[in-house]
Amino acid sequence: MAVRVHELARELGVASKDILSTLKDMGEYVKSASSTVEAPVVRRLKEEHGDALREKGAKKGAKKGAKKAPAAPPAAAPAAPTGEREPQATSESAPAGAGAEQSAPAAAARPAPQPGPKQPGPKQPGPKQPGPMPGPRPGPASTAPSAPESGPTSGGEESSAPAKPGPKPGPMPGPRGGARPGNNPFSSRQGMQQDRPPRPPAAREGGSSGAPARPGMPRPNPAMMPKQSGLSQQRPAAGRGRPGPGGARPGGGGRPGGGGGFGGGPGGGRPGGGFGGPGGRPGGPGRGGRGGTQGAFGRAGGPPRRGRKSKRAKRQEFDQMQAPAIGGVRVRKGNGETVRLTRGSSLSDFADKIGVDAASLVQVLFHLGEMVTATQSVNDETLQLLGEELNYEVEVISPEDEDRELLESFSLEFGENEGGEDDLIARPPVVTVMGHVDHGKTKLLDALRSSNVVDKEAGGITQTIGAYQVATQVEDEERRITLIDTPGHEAFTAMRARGAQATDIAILVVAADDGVMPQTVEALNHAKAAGVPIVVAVNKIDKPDADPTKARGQLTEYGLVPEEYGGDTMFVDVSAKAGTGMDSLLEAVVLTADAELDLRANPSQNAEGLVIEAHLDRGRGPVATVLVHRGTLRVGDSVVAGPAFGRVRAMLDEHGENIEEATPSRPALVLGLTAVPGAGDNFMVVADDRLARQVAEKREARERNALLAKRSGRRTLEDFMSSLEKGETDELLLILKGDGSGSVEALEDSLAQIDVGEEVSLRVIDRGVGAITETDVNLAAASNAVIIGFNVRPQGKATELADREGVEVKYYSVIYQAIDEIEAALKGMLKPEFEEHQLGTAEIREIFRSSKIGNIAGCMVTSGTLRRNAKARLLRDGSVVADNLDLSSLRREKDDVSEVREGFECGLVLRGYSDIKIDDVVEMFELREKVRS
Ligand SMILES: Nc1nc2c(ncn2[C@@H]2O[C@H](COP(=O)(O)OP(=O)(O)OP(=O)(O)O)[C@@H](O)[C@H]2O)c(=O)[nH]1
Repeated sequence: MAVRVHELARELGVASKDILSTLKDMGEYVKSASSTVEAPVVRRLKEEHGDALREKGAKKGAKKGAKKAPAAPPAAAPAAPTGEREPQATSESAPAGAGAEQSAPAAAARPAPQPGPKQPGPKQPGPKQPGPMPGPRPGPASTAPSAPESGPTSGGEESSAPAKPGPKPGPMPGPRGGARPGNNPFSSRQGMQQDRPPRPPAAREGGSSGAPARPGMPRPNPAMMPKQSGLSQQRPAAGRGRPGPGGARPGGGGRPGGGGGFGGGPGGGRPGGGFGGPGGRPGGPGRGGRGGTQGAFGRAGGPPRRGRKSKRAKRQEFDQMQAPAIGGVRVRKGNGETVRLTRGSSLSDFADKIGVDAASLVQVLFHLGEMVTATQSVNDETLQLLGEELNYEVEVISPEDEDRELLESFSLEFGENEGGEDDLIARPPVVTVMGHVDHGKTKLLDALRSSNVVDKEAGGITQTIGAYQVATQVEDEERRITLIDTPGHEAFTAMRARGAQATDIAILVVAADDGVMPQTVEALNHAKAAGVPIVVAVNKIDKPDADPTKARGQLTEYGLVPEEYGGDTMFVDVSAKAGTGMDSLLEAVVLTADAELDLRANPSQNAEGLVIEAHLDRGRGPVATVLVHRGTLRVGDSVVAGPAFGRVRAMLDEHGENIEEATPSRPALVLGLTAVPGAGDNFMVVADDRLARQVAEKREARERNALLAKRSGRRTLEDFMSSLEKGETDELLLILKGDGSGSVEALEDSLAQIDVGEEVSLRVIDRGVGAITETDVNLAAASNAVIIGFNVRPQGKATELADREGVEVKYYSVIYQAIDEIEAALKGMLKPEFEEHQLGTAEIREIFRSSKIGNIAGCMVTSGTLRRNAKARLLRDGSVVADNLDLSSLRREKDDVSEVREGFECGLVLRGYSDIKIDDVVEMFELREKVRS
């Protein structure tokens, strides 16, 4: 059975570090005192180094004892010395319980150095621990008063002393014996513990009193203990101890008690204290120490453990005491209070609002049949459901509502036409082209642009501003249509996600040769979800294998029934390549708009609308393409667009010409903003620049707060530390910079969809439009993030700074490439998984003994290849006798070689392992990293 290093150390009477270094010398890789050591290794260690270690332990003990001897009497020396071992003591102490006492005698009898035998004792006692204190010791109750006091005080003070006795076998038994007979069981017990520097006794006592360990612990602890073990062990001890200490405390409070204790059980007490040090450290001293310490600080006797809890933890504990259980989870219910949550909130956000632990909400939801993580955004229904279950009225506030409230605070309104019916005039429909990849969306937009007669006369469309208008004749009337120049449903969806709907009608492109494909369906669903009517463009009808009928049939299955089949969806056959069918398509759009939508707006009010694209232009500063929804935008207007504001300095249309005003559905490139707004942000004209600034500042503050809340809410420092400790999570932080807000959003959206499991995650800590600046690099350096530049370059000295700071900046111009690489990087962050790969085996035919380099195995390679740098294991009669060995030498004849192949003889030496026999088999293997799929 495997044992832990510290157990082994205790058994051999040495410090864990001695065991660790011996194991290291033996070529075993063991990390810490709490690591386990396999049985064969233990056997080997004992066989090969057991005596030496015991001797060492004995010497050390003696030295310590000698050193401490003088200090012992003063009793003041306290915890310090003990500290070292306390960790172990505590851990072991827990189990020790009653066993300690039993073992004590035995221990005493034996020479101190070999506490080993007792180990078993402590472990077995474990179960008894709880009992031992109150139960076994009849005396406790009565003795308690005095005992505790003496215990604590003396313990604390004497803790150092104990160490001395410990090492010296002689004294221990002797005094102890005397002590025991002493007075009451309690004191005798102490005596034992003290005798027994070895943990067992102490442990037990510690266990019973628990407190003792604590006192000592807190101080010495931090520095010397392996946190975890220390803490965890302490706690249990403390818990148990409580009952005892409680009683003791009173006494403890009376420090004098301690004195009394001393006096009372001079011999016993003292020694006890002394033990406390060594053996006592585990239990005895701890306890005593604790009591003493508390007394010293005048703390009433609350369980020490409490002190470690944060207020929040205590509060939660209290709350949960009165919390009803839902599916076994205790969560405090509300009284029908209203909880306002922003759309897309996580359980963590909800938990913060109602002051409970997010993890319990996760569990409640789990019992309600939904599995989500604490930080994942959940939909409105889930938030409502959870609210109902916990008796809260959940009010989900959409970002639009939030913004509306913000505007209301300035007496502004967005989204409504002013005036009555008479003030409204028809406006052109705004159209987005969607469809499966390669079905011709871009080509179609090009074709529509160039087929437009009106624009041709005006010199054609020369600028890509994100949208353009075309005109067509419908029933002898010129009708205009606004086309959003970003094909695909990603941009459309990204905008919708921000609560913005720029599109009135969707043109769904389906290639006649390909028919309905996955993204056709996706696009169709997005449009339907947004309540946007669809016109189907059956494209590529010029192709020989085009089958427009098939596309119609397929789409019918998705609820798009062609008019000619009695449905209400218009299908138009087109060839974007040949430019045919464009007019029909535009006509179909106009007719659909007329039939299904009421597209009217008041042109005479202050303009408002949406930003559909924005970027930072070198010469012109922030430029934003806006789509006017209602009102008329004019040069000189004060506008606020998302968190940006300014005064319209100039406006350009898609022909690159200056325009003075933009009417409803008119896209216009606006210059004069102070910052780059985001795609999907709304814009509106306000009375003056000051108001514009105020609104923008409020929005910016709100966004910042939301971001901060998200950042901090997602993960507490504690969570972070603990997951780091466990090596559980890794996060790739990114800063995205792009040439336009649309591309940055599209990139961020796509990145959000990368999923390589829970082990690693990705977080965009900042995003923006424009060149990569020194500020970006500084932020990346401070947060250890990687900068992704999409169609942008560094500005000024950003590259130099990045080099200097070691910040990685990656440039991309193709979105998929960026995503692929980032995904690969994330996969790279996953901890490598290794699998064993067998290299070869060899039989030991002869053994040459060398005093210098150990036993050399003369081998014959019977299969595969032996490699000098690979790992080896030794098999005897089919069983592994030693594993994970290294070769310290591999030779053919007299030459050192790096490998030897099957059928050849060789000589090898296993590092740190000489127990080889003829006919043993050496098997060599290497660990190879598994490729993740
Ligand atoms: N024969 C023929 N080829 C076309 C037609 N329309 C587009 N194509 C071709 O189809 C290919 C894809 O066209 P795109 O316009 O890039 O398609 P897309 O849907 O925008 O593709 P993504 O931007 O990758 O989603 C190009 O090679 C076009 O030349 C058409 O009407 N007839």
